[in-house]
Amino acid sequence: MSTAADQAKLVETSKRLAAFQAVKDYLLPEYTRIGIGSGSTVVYVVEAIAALGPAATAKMAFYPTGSQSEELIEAAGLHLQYINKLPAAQQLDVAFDGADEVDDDLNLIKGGGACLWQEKIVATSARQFVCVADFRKLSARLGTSWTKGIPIEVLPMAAPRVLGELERMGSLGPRIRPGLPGKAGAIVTDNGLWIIDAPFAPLQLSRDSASTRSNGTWTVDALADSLIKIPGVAEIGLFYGNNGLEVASGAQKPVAAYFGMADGTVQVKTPAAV
Ligand SMILES: O=C(CO)[C@H](O)[C@H](O)COP(=O)(O)O
Repeated sequence: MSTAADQAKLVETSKRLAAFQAVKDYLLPEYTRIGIGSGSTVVYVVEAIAALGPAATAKMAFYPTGSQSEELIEAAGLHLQYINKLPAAQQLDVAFDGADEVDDDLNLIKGGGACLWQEKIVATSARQFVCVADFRKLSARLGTSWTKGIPIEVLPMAAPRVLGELERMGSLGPRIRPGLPGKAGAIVTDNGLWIIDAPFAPLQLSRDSASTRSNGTWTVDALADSLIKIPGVAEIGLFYGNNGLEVASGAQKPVAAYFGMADGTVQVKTPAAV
């Protein structure tokens, strides 16, 4: 009989498998600039990189997406650098990050850890953005298994008006994310902003429908394009692509998504294969 502890162990093993495989496939020895995302799966990405040893990583600089990954990089003895020091003409060679849900077209929900704005900047600063996750994150359509809502980073003074607009758009009970247990008030991001979690009915892929919204159901692209235009919204936790950059450098969508599976294998999804 499988206990909750067994399940938790399986999830951790799956995350680790995905992370080690992604690093093996995408961290080439000649790379010098690497983005490191946030969350519990990325911990294993850093473990895999550190396991390569100082000789392999000596010339590499690591760019975090927030305070958590900054600490991870430093604790692993890797060279920390900041994205605001990256000249506009340069790109990261690769960036690794987790996701809360991944759909059939490699659109992502991110921001479960409240780092989505910096995560999007780092991912789109990379020639190759690689997603690492466990089997629970694999979904045909966003909003199927991750039902807490799409994380949206907002200016605190605009939060009530953003909530109203989200309801008008059909969000089912959007709410301001509370702080950690024992802490009163809203969670505050690394940018001093708040997060609203906005649940929507599972989102269609653009190829599902000619219409951007039918029967109250949005396509990922149409919803994302509308959310980002709400005054007071700083950034949204949909990583998507409708701009022709889906598989190119600077895209929000990953070039590959690695999933550690419950059977001990790693499933790799790439744009060509979806
Ligand atoms: O977007 C994120 C943080 O803002 C994380 O990448 C996402 O929440 C996945 O986290 P985990 O690897 O812990 O499941």
